[in-house]
Amino acid sequence: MRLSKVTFRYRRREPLIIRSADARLSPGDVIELTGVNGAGKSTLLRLLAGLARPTTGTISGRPPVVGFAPDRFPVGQPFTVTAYLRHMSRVRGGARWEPWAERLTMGHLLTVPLGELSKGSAHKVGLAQALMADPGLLILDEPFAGLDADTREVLPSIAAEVAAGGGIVIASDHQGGLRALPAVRHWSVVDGHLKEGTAVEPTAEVADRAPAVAAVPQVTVAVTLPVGELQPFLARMRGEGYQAREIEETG
Ligand SMILES: Nc1ncnc2c1ncn2[C@@H]1O[C@H](COP(=O)(O)OP(=O)(O)OP(=O)(O)O)[C@@H](O)[C@H]1O
Repeated sequence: MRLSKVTFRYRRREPLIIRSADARLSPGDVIELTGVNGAGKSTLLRLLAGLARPTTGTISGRPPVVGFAPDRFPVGQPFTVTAYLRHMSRVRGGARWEPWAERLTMGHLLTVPLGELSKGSAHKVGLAQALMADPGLLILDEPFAGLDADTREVLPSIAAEVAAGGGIVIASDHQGGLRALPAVRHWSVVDGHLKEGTAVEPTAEVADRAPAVAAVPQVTVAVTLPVGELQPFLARMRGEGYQAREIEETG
């Protein structure tokens, strides 16, 4: 996927919000997007998702299936959570939402009308609808905001799995929630310009949670599993902060 000389303004004669964005995204990329409030992160994510069109410039090579979890999930719809997810499943050609509801610990929310959800719970519904279609491009706008601890912990593994399956993941995030993942790219929007920085060091909080970097004795274990499960397994382990690599293929 490629962004070439992308600019964007909301209305004619208003200033450009995105003044220049050039970038390439490859399958398996995980990108953390930062910038001060109002810098244009959500705007850039909506452009990437195809929900807004560049004023000038082009975005090409977008994967056919896009999952977009907005920062504010629109709750003003007359559905319960289950009815909404079933509806989205039909729109997505019968995608399975139930495993995501379980993984995001949404069991207690299923009969609740969307309009009565708390902010964090509504956010989970937004994540479930973004994930259910097995997206080739997963876009998460402030995904950690308002989430409970269990879901915060599981989200990096989910992002790593999508990337290991060849998807692109991009998340605006001030909290460094994805920084424990290997090879996270870091983008920022500064004065309307998209800049790419080098990999960011894990924050102290993330480093504390990563067992592999703790100054304690380490142990290496062997795990044998079907070849086809290797990449998701490695991604899950790395997502949880462990060092994990393939040693040999047998049989
Ligand atoms: N629908 C809109 N119409 C006009 N201007 C808008 C619209 N949405 C956002 N803007 C403006 O575009 C600029 C960038 O907003 P955007 O929401 O993309 O920033 P952000 O970096 O995501 O901010 P935050 O960190 O606060 O979420 C802001 O000046 C905002 O006021």
